[in-house]
Amino acid sequence: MPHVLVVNAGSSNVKFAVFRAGAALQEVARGKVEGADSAAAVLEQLEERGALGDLVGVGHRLVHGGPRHTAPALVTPELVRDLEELKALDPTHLPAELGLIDAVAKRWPGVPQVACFDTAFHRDLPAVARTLPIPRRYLDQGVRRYGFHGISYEYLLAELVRVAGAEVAHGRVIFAHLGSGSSLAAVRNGTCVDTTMGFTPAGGLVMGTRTGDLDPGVLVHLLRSEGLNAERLDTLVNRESGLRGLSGTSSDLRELLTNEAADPRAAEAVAVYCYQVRKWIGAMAAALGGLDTLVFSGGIGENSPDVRARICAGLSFFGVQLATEANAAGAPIISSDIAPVVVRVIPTDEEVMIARTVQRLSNATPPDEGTREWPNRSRTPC
Ligand SMILES: Nc1ncnc2c1ncn2[C@@H]1O[C@H](COP(=O)(O)OP(=O)(O)O)[C@@H](O)[C@H]1O
Ligand SMILES: CC(=O)OP(=O)(O)O
Ligand SMILES: [Mg+2]
Repeated sequence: MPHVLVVNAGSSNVKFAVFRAGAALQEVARGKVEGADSAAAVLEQLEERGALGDLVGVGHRLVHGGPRHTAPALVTPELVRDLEELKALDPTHLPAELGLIDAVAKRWPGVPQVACFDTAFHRDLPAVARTLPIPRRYLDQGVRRYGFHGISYEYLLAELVRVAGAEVAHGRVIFAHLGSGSSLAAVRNGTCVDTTMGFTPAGGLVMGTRTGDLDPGVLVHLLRSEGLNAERLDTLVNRESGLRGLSGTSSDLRELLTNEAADPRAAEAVAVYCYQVRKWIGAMAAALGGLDTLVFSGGIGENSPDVRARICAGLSFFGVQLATEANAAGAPIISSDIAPVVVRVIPTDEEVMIARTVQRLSNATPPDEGTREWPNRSRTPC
């Protein structure tokens, strides 16, 4: 049976999933491991157990596509070379993701791999949202807002169409992907008009270990006062800050919620997180000229009624009013019946979105049952 494997290397773990290819993708296996090396080992185990069936395609999440890669693409040696050059833009994700592409190419040579870019969803950001106010020569070099979590947003938009209809999905929508990395996307007529992350996934909201937006003067101050080099600064803003830096104990929001009664620093970290999400929802609503639908997703957005309530608490002035019981139950709609803004919880699924893309790009449903050959094999797979 033809199967598609999906590998999603995030900042805090690697998720993988196996689907039986076909008109309706059927999930066969799914899991999560810490680190890219463990992921390679798990994939081998899956094959040994026969769980990969006849592997006809592998899809990868690539967080950054840079200025040139604005649509999913078959992985070729040229693409890999290009992405190698982008590594410095996202040291938190890209090196591990490219390592996994290489591991798959070595383990299953000839099986096509597809790269799906988080940045692609944001490719049509208006110039005012995309442009960073630095000298023009840097804009020409591709220094701009890219935006991330796009695979998740694409899935959520498709889900919103499915559960609420195209009219709702094409209204003024804010998607809140709140996980280890957190961001918001402001979407109107199915197109992203602004998003909180910027040139790299370190921007925007405060996150598990990342600062989010920070006065650039802070970085200048640290460079001067502590003589930090680029490597050290990168570790500081990407791995030691955010909830971890504020609490001094953990980047895991659930753990901080458990500890907040006893630990004022944990309480402050949670308060800063909720405040920032609320503040940025206001900014995204302004970018949209109002708000019809707010969608919570990601590990935090899907699972924490408490955090959703704290975020929404200050937003009644523009029509966000939660229904306490529906929110506590994590119902699909958690807003009150009379509130102008409909607030929803939609579980995201980056893996299924990637598998769909693999099928679409490669017609992974083989024309003849039993053949591994795909129709569009003219380009050399990696
Ligand atoms: N029940 C919960 N309550 C609060 N936070 C939760 C809950 N479940 C998961 N989380 C938080 O979700 C975050 C991880 O989100 P997730 O989307 O799985 O991350 P990743 O970006 O690694 O995919 C962690 O901060 C975790 O504590
Ligand atoms: C883009 C990003 O931050 O991804 P993750 O949340 O998986 O770390
Ligand atoms: Mg994630």
